[in-house]
Amino acid sequence: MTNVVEFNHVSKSFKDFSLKDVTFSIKKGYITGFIGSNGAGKSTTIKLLMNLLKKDSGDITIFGLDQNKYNQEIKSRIGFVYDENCFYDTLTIKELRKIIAPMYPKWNDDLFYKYVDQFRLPEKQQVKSFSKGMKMKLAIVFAISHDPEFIVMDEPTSGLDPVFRREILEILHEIMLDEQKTIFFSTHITTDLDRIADYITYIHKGQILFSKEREELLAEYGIVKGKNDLLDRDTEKEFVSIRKTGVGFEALTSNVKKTMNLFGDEVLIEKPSLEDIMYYTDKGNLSCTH
Ligand SMILES: Nc1ncnc2c1ncn2[C@@H]1O[C@H](COP(=O)(O)OP(=O)(O)OP(=O)(O)O)[C@@H](O)[C@H]1O
Repeated sequence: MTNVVEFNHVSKSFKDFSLKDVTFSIKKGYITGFIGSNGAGKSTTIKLLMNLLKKDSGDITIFGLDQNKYNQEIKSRIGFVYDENCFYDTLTIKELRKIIAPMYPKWNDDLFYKYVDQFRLPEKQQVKSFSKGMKMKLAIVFAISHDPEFIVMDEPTSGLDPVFRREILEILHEIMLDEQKTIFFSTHITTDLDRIADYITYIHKGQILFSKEREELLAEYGIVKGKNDLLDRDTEKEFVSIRKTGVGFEALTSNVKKTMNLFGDEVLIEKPSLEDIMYYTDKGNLSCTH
């Protein structure tokens, strides 16, 4: 399987935060969701990927090309949407198109007007009158109308209502019908990922905890419920983290098979949601594994 992106031992330090030895890849032809709590390092990773920020060490290759040597070529093959997208908002869509389209050799007007239509965006209205959701749709339309092979988005669905979010996910799904395309996007809305993500990359305090196929992840992890007297110093180590209540405990295991062997019928094991995995992993203090 080809990788569109490879991060190899990438580090970046700010005064109060570091991305540490970040190693992961993004598979061609799939949607990868990038999750992690506030301040975990998602935007920083995306800025490094887009070469908007200089790494301290490590390598990043995109389309198999060195990020610095082939910066221009790489950028022309990526559609990028980020949360601070700013347009000259006194302009209309038509006027913006006149400025943006010539920047891309592979600009596709048919595609552009198809998406403008599909998202029901008014062409003759100043962008400053658009709602937040309409502005995000417009950013996506501009990012995908030069037919990029790889689409990178920093929280494209944040702050949008379920109807807007669903429409955006549908467009992403439609784009993925072309098996040569790849999408990487960060989000806090794990239910969006339940809908469309093939792979999940999880960052926690500047470290990648895992980058895995979603199905594989959901098969390996489990929510375990049992009586508190099953817990002692040794058995507690088996869990990512544990929540104890008056009636028993609920915990996350990252190895369902091992937990079943250990506790047998004494516990109940349920399928976790991505949100469960995020919640318990953030709560616990897992060491870094790739
Ligand atoms: N230019 C910078 N200078 C100093 N610190 C920075 C800079 N950019 C980011 N940081 C810090 O790095 C940490 C990670 O920020 P980042 O924006 O990557 O997190 P995030 O996972 O995208 O968070 P959120 O989900 O809240 O958007 C934060 O503590 C932030 O304050």
